[in-house]
Amino acid sequence: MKLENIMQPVNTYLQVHDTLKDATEYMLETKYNTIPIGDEEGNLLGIFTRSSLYRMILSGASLDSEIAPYIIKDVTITANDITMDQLIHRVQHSKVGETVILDENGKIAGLLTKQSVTRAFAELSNHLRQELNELQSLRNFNQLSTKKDPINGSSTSLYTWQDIITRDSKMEEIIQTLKKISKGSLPVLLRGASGTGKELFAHAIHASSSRSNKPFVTINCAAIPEQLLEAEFFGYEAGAFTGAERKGHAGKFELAHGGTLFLDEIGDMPLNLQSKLLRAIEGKSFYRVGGNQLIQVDVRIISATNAPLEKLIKEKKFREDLLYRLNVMSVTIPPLHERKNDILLLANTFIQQLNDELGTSVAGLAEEAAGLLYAYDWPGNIRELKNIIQRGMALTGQGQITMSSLPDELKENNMKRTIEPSNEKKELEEALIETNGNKAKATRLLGISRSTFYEKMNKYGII
Ligand SMILES: Nc1ncnc2c1ncn2[C@@H]1O[C@H](COP(=O)(O)OP(=O)(O)OP(=O)(O)O)[C@@H](O)[C@H]1O
Repeated sequence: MKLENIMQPVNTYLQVHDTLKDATEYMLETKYNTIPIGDEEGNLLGIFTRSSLYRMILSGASLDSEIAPYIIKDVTITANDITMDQLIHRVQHSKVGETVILDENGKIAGLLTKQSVTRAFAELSNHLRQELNELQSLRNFNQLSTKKDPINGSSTSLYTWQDIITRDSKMEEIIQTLKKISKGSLPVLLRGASGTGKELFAHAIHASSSRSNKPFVTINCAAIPEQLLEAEFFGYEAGAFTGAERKGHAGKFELAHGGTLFLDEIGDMPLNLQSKLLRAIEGKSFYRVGGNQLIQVDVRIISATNAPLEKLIKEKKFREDLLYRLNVMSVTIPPLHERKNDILLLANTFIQQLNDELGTSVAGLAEEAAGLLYAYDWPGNIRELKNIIQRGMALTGQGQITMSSLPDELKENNMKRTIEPSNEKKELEEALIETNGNKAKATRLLGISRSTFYEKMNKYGII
């Protein structure tokens, strides 16, 4: 197992003069707990961790304050030739849970997260299980299996439909539709804002398909530099370009053979690669970079984007014929502010799930805190909600999360809160469902006065 296959590649990092705002955006976007800090040439100068972020926020630092004083300079770096035992030890004992990996030139290359190591082990056990199965069938039937899946370097799905928490009717409809088509091999395009759960859906579709015991391989088209993307997709032959491995390398398409290839952030794919991808999908075959042997594959494509593809097509940045290939089945996952009844359900589920991981014993949300979460617009969707709950839990430790453990932007948002007239009826009804019909609680949840609440109930004839 190679380190570069396990680590999460990092192509942006922060610099010492960056601010608390930059760090918050980085963490919300990447989901990592650690930000590498580098100089202009990409040499590692230190790290900035999620707990430093919380410390800055608690000390009342403004969003424009520089992160420099909170950078941890004494960081250990995992060398590229680490053994598996050393790797397990390093990840288990790392205080922040993530380790920076440098490339052979000593520049920041990626992060090793606990999640990526767990994934790699799941993949390894999948591989071993497959080998065992093959040995078993050899013994039973005394005949060689003629087809062997190239699962080295591929992964397996980590989530199923059960992991998707919702009680929103539109979400339930989407899940039912996707469950029906997940069995076959139709391509699926998942659309929706960042953090709405597109990746979770992709995993669940694969896990409930007939390909579930075959690889689930992800490519994030936005995270890989353009010049490396083609080799990442299609692999390369020995000596295809400077620095290429002597033996050549299989690409993600090949690794996903028999299974599913998940193309995340498809809107960021460069045009010339879009044409090659289209050809590979249509012909179910491709050539490695620098290769002349046609490689046949059977791969289901699931893609995801929050980009306005139709607009990109008009601007000639996305191929229309590729969109038709990808969106045979297309769903848009609604943002969290359109499914308000999921907010507290998700928040409480995260609290239960995260207590173990964080070593806390948080019992739930105090009523005013729940009101704040409910009223907020959640531009970062479920990812942002999960981060805020995590932060609130870390600050609370035990008992209920109160307003004081929630970030200021939620409170500021609440002060400005007025209900949009077009949403009024829906919001009233949803708040009543959320509170099991308790009008006093619903009033507090909506953050409006009692008289306004009753006035609006009358207006819409809600009893
Ligand atoms: N319905 C849900 N139930 C439980 N967890 C969820 C749900 N939706 C999203 N999450 C969690 O929220 C986080 C963000 O989800 P995910 O990465 O799937 O979003 P995304 O739409 O793919 O985001 P991006 O477009 O930024 O890649 C993940 O931790 C995921 O597990």
